[in-house]
Amino acid sequence: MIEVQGLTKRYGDKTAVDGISFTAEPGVVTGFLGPNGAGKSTTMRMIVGLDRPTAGSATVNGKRYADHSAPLHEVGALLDAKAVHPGRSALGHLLAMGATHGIGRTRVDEVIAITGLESVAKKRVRGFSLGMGQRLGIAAALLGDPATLILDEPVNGLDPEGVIWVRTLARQLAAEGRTVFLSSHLMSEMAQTADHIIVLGRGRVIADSSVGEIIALSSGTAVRVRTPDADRFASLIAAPGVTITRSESDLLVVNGVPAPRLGELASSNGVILHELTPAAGTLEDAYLTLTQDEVEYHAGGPGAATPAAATAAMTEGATR
Ligand SMILES: Nc1ncnc2c1ncn2[C@@H]1O[C@H](COP(=O)(O)OP(=O)(O)OP(=O)(O)O)[C@@H](O)[C@H]1O
Repeated sequence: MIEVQGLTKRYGDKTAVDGISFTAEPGVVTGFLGPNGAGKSTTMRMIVGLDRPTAGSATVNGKRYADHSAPLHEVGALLDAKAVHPGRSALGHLLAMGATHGIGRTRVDEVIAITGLESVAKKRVRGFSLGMGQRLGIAAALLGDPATLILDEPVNGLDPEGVIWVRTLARQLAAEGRTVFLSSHLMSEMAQTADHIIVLGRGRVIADSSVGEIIALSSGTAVRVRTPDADRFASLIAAPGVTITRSESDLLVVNGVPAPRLGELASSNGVILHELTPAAGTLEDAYLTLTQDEVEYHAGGPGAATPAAATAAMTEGATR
């Protein structure tokens, strides 16, 4: 279990993490999402004692990381896959790490097998691809058979097979009762891997809910209406607080009027409907909606994170 209370990190004038509190529970995959610069890595670094909090606390299994006498058995972390001496082999790196905790060759061979590194175990890390480096980082995190795993962007650099492998491993580790806390930029990946999601924006927690709740809260109000009478229906329902996006001549995406009310309005005005669907948003839509004001580095132009872009994405997703 990871417990974070009022955690804050300032670098000079810059507040990277701003008084956040959350819990990552055992038996659950907790996803940690946020735009670039939101403070995810800084938070993870503070949890494992690599950065000192300006205020607040972070504990793993009830104690600060530094207070654990055998931390590798409590928490395994992959924070920077490149933080390995390039002249060492994967085997040498894992043996050296294991030696700090009395972990021997048998366990090292096990984690090499779990992560599929057998064929390159004796090669120098210098020649590793990003994906092989990620696998080695995960092997190191698993070495002490810890109850808690912290993985920063674990699928970064992995091919599709590797992505599925990380997803399956994360789910399996949680099913064994471990706490699995992982960050990712890939919303679709999180939707398939995580049970619970914490969204960070500019150093603050902006959502802390199950995947389903996040989608429902952020994007559950849009309704797709397909009608040959789109012009007339749009003018009938236009009102303050109602937004109507029209992406095809006969398709309206309506926010601000529930689907039953739209059906009643169509019926009482003799408008023929070919479709009336409350649009189930995707996690991607929800994330864009949640973080639209929290992005530190905005991409300009079409597709920037705006509510319109989120609605457009939903419309597009639903028509495909
Ligand atoms: N050592 C540092 N000195 C000064 N500012 C820092 C330092 N480390 C991080 N920051 C700043 O703190 C903020 C949070 O950074 P952090 O790396 O934690 O974000 P992140 O959510 O992990 O982003 P990314 O997904 O891009 O890695 C950023 O604005 C970053 O520039």
